Amino acid sequence: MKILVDENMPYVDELFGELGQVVKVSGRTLDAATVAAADVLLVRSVTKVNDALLQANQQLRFVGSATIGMDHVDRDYLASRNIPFANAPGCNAIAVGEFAFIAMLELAQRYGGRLKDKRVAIVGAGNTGTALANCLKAYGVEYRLCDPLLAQSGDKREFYALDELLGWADVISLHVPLTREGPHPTWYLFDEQKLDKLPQNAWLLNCCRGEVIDNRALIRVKSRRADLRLVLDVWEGEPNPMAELVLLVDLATPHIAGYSLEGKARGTYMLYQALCRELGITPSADLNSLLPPFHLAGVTLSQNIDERQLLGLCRSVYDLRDDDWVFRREGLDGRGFDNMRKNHRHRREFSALALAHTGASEVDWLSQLGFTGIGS
Ligand SMILES: NC(=O)C1=CN([C@@H]2O[C@H](COP(=O)(O)OP(=O)(O)OC[C@H]3O[C@@H](n4cnc5c(N)ncnc54)[C@H](O)[C@@H]3O)[C@@H](O)[C@H]2O)C=CC1
Ligand SMILES: O=C(O)C(=O)[C@H](O)COP(=O)(O)O
Repeated sequence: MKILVDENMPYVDELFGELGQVVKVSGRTLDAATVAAADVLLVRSVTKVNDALLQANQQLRFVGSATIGMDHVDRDYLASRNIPFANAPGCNAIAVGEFAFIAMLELAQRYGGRLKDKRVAIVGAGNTGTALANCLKAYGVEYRLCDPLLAQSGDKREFYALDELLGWADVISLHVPLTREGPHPTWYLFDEQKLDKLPQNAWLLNCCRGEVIDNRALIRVKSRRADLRLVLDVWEGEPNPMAELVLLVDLATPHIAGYSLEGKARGTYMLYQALCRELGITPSADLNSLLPPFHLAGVTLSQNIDERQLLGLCRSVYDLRDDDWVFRREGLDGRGFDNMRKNHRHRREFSALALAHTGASEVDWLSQLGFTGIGS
């Protein structure tokens, strides 16, 4: 069985090697000729899976995307061909939540004040939005959720309308899928009119899809609103972000908010489980055995920590500033953007760092934030 796999997926040999011949390909340049003889196709977000890509293949048994987002997959077409499909819902949600949380701590450090004193609006309360909410709740930051679909679906959490939150929040973090249809489409959800409603000194973070914000409108609004602070991990026109916008952004990264080693490994593993189900095989590989030990054996806290010290602890797991620095110098063209993503030194999640405490008493919140060892 020929299994075609995006070269940016970790652990594919360990997980799929026993199921068939694993062939690694560039996801961004994958074409119909290359796919023609595949029995299984495993992609990431940079591959458009549609009729043009698959028309020459008549034996495809399974398509998987090791991502949460599915806007790059024509699922109606796959259904019309009776080709089973699986994505990896929630695989890198914790990574995205921690990325947004760290970015907020960085902005607070950079501009004074404390994240703890901010009011955060989370737009999209699914896996990634909830992961951020969990971080904010652990640290005691006030937040409110906007998710009209969940609000209508019987989710018992409290939800607010977006316009209401734009009059309440200091920070707005976007965690929605990119949709163009349905009752609440998210394509250009933040157009110029919405951007103009952002409160004074607001922080706007986008870790979901670039087109949820009209990037040209954002350039215009930011150019007249120096008070706004921006964190963008996703961009219109990827892998070619608007260089003019990057210059206006406080923290800029090349679509790597979900790039924890745990998150990418979970994505591959979830497709392995889905393919095993499709083939009627019992999965034999174990995900945790694939992950290497964290480079830090552990950290001992001798006293309770303040926000500056919390940021230092988070930076020991992932220093977002590194990716921002490299991105501004190497990531602004298509090749640089993709190279940064392909060669990204996988960061870990908070759970990789074990904390011990001697003098610290208020430590449970660090455990709730995701660090291990403390109080657990
Ligand atoms: N930057 C990165 O590396 C990553 C980006 N993503 C992106 O983030 C998106 C969200 O991921 P998850 O939270 O895991 O998806 P999810 O499907 O678990 O949650 C998305 C939530 O957005 C809500 N929603 C949809 N339209 C909305 C609207 N107009 N207003 C408010 N809420 C709305 C849905 O009801 C749902 O609860 C993904 O679809 C993907 O595009 C996901 C992982 C990594
Ligand atoms: O899971 C998603 O959705 C994402 O946005 C991933 O972070 C995309 O990563 P790649 O598939 O582009 O490597």
